[in-house]
Amino acid sequence: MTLVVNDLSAGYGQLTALRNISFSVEAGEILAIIGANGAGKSTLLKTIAGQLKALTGSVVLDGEDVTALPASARARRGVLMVPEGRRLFPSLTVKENLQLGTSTGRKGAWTIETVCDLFPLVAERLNRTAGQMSGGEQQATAIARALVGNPEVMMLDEISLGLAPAIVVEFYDRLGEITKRGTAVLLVEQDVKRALSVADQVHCLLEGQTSLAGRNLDFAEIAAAYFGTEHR
Ligand SMILES: Nc1ncnc2c1ncn2[C@@H]1O[C@H](COP(=O)(O)OP(=O)(O)OP(=O)(O)O)[C@@H](O)[C@H]1O
Repeated sequence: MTLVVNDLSAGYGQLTALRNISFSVEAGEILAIIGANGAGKSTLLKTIAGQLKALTGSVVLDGEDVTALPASARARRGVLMVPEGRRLFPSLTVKENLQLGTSTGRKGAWTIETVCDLFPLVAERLNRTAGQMSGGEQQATAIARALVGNPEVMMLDEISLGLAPAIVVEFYDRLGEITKRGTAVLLVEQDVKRALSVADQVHCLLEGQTSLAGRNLDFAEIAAAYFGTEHR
């Protein structure tokens, strides 16, 4: 599997929030997308997922140009997002939320049973109403809901936000289990050091544009790209 993003731009009304972004990711890789508030990270994920229309450029999955496809058709091809704020159905149980995740119709390693092995937090609460759970339990459920769709590309938008550090460490520990089955992960994370600890490649955004991208970058370089300052 290869995901190629080529010259992608997107925005909201008059505002172009993302300009001319290009990268490619292979199966099992983690790409960290880094940038300050408002840099365009969520906009990039939403455009890849098909929730926002591309103004220029393309999203190509395994040689197929999916740019014109709606989000539902991209999900059936394995492009799945864990959105910021989780967006679970609060009045449904955890199990019902997971069942909705299987609606991609994609078969693979991940089932309700295997995601429960990965996240004991979820396993113990299958019959709880999602809205009654803690932030960490909800986030685990949101990740599990994407996983049961057996993604080729899983996009995680700030999964650490507002969670206890111990829970965040647990999520990051699980990423290896996910990528080793071939899923590529696009990771938006405010904690740059944490993102770098797992990333194979990094893409820094500054005001909607690429300020730095590549592999094996050093932290000082990335910090400069993040803040838009000169790197010496
Ligand atoms: N629904 C929207 N309508 C109008 N403008 C929006 C909308 N969502 C985001 N924007 C604007 O687009 C730009 C990029 O926002 P985006 O949410 O992609 O940034 P981000 O890097 O994900 O930041 P954050 O860390 O704050 O989520 C910002 O200027 C933001 O104000």
